[in-house]
Amino acid sequence: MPDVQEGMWGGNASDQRSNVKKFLSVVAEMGLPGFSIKDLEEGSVSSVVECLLTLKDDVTTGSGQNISNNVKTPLRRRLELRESDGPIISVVTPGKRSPMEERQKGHWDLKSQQRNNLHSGQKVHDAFQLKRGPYTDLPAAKISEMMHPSSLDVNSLASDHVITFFILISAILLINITILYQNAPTQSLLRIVNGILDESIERKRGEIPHRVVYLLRNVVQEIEHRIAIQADHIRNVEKSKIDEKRKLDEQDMVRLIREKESAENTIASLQKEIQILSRMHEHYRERTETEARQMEEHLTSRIKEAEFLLMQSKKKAEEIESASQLKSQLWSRKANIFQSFMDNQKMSIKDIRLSSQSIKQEMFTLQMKWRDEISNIGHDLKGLVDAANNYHKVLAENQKLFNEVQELKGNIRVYCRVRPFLPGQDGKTTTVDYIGENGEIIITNPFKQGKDGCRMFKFNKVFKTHASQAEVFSDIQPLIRSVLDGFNVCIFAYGQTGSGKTYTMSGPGTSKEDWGVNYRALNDLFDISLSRRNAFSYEVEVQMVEIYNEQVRDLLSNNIAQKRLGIWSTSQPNGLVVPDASLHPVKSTSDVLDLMEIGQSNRAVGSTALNERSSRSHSILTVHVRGLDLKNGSTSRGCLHLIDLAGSERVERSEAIGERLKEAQYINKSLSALGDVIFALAQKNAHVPYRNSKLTQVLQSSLGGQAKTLMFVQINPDTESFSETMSTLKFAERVSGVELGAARSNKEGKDIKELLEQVSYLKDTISRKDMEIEQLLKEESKSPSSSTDRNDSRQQIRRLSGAAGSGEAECEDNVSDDGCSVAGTEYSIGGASEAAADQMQKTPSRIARLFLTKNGQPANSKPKPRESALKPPGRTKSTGSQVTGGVSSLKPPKRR
Ligand SMILES: Nc1ncnc2c1ncn2[C@@H]1O[C@H](COP(=O)(O)OP(=O)(O)OP(=O)(O)O)[C@@H](O)[C@H]1O
Repeated sequence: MPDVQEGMWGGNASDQRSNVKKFLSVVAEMGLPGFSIKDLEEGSVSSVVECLLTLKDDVTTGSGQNISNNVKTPLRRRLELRESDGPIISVVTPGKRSPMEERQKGHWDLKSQQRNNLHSGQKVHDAFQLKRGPYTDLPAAKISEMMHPSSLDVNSLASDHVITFFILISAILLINITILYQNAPTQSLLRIVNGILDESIERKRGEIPHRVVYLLRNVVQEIEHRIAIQADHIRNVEKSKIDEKRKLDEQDMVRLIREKESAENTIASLQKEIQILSRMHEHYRERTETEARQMEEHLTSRIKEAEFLLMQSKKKAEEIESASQLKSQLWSRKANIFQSFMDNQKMSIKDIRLSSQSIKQEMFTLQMKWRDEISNIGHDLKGLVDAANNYHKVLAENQKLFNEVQELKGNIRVYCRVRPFLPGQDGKTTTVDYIGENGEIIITNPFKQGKDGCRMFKFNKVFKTHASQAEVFSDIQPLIRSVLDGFNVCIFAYGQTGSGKTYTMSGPGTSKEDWGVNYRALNDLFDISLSRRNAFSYEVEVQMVEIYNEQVRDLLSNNIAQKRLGIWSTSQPNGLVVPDASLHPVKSTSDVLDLMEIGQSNRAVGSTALNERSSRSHSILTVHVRGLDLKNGSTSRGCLHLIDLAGSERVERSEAIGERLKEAQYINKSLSALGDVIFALAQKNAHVPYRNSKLTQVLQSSLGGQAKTLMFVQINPDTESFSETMSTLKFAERVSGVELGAARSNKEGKDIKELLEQVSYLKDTISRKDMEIEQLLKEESKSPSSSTDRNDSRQQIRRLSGAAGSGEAECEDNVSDDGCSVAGTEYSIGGASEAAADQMQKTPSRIARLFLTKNGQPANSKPKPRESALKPPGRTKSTGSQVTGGVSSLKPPKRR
């Protein structure tokens, strides 16, 4: 309580503290009981009061005034006590008494003389004597009563200083008491002090210096003032403490209520958990008991089983033991027999050794003979290889020349392309059994086993599934170029829905690798015209129409819905079959790309069960090229038709109904009209039914005229499409047999005679080359040979040359191991490479097996006469696929 102490000491606390210290030292010098400053600060007044009373007694007796001899001061009493305990002298030597003791002694002597004098102040003295004990326990009222001025004998006060001091000490004591008992009546206490002061002043009137009185009054006033402040302060502090305590109590109450609630909740949840846990425990216990019971039963049964097995195994062991004994007896018997057998064998081995020596001798002589023979065969083989090399060269040229002859004859070229399985169709089986290098393709019927299950077709070229767009185009590139030379060229794609017609003609995307025939052809036209710009000037114009439900529509017109276009039965002088269709001049490939994009977007498409985006119309892109020879001023006019036909599938397979059914019917009608036209052309009929459909009308100049025509026959390898594939290939086979007549260039000033001369020249060359091959074969047959291999090689060459020469090689019905046959089908392997022939020899594929008899010999080992090859190229009946074999000269003739 530093503030309380500050209040207690008031003013300059250190001065006051030093005064008290001085007082205490004086008291100590006087040999009186003192007190500590701490006692004052802590409010422990008992020691202070005792000190003061002792001092008062001492002073009173010392002054000798009105002191009764009977009154015993504490000092006196103490001395008396000492005396009663024994004479002081016995404790302290008389000569050696300290000044203090001397003084005390003097005091005691004096006191003893006055011992019996009674004084009026005895009352107060006794009162204090009685109450000297625990003052702290006294109530403030009692103290005040005791210290009332009426009950105090102020006459006994000896000196002014002592009185002053006593008053001061009393004041301090009172303050302390007041602080200690905060409810003490402060005013009455002060009145006590003031009373004491007044009385002292009255009695000592004129003796107490006025300034002391003044000082004392000030001190008392100051104390009064401070006590009042202190009391207020204490009251406030107490009040705030009480408020604070109340608040804290309230908070504690709220907190305790909350804690109680949460504890109750926790108890409730814990009770729930305990219930759940006890239920779980119960359940677990029950389950464990059941499991234990089951386990026990199981183990009991297993023990029984084990016991049973043990019994059985014991029995078996016994049986085995007896059996092994029997066997060992048997084995010992056998060992004896074997020993005798071994002896016999040794004897016979000796004989064999003798005979093997003689055989070795014979073998050696035979080996010598064979070595001679093999060296002879080597020589023969070398000759054969040379002959075969020459033969293949001749065959390649033969093929080339044959193509030229075909071109001159005007046969429609047929290229077959097999679509790969699309993503997600990996597990499907294919109908395509074999694709040859020279245009052969064998289709297997998935529903028929044996020889009737295979069918072979032969076209100008068959592209395998992985053939790229560029690869496909490279084969038709020369055809495109001839457009710039004034020829009419027609390329069309035929096949069932989803077989890849649009893929081949337009391509799957706009990137350069994806470009189909259309883009590549036009790109090529521009490239060539650019390279010829010094000699020729070309103008290229494009038309794009579609035939939808037997109506011709312009795909490049702004308003295709309204305009229905007519077809001119005979081509216009400018080569336009559909003159009303818009004609767009183009200068670069990008112009063409833009136009085609418009055309493709205008094309009628729909989804069928077979293709999500099926072309429901025939699209015809026509490129008109006009060339001007800058040297001689002659002009040429070429026309390129690029046709993407609509799908040729059966109506029921495409599950078409409503509008789709109508479209499919129109498509099928126009395609069958195309078939009729082709059939009539192949038969060289006088009447060709061009007018049966719009498609045939548009294609009239390309099919019947002197155009170069190429058909892409597209097939889907899926077994589900087998019947469509077969009908498509049969149609293509008929198309390949059609001769359109020699293509003619639309050039002014050129004579057909020149071309006919070329044909007769080529025929001569073919005859000459055939004779050369014949000669080679004769030479080869004369060469000596004894081994079977040589025979086989010769027969193979004969067979190859026979097939190539005759252009046909029939497969015997009963030849192949798996019964595969192409009965009634003519086919050719003309132009087969040496590698292919080797391959066929090593691992006979189905096509190779077609040429082998049952005993592995070639089916057609005898060379066929070459008449067919020497025959002037004429019409081939469409009883089978077109023969592409032929013999050519080593030096290809120039066409013009
Ligand atoms: N050679 C190929 N390589 C990869 N995918 C091909 C090939 N040919 C066709 N396809 C794919 O097969 C699907 C069908 O092809 P496309 O649309 O060209 O057939 P279509 O014969 O034009 O059909 P439609 O007659 O219905 O128009 C397409 O997804 C196409 O990308």
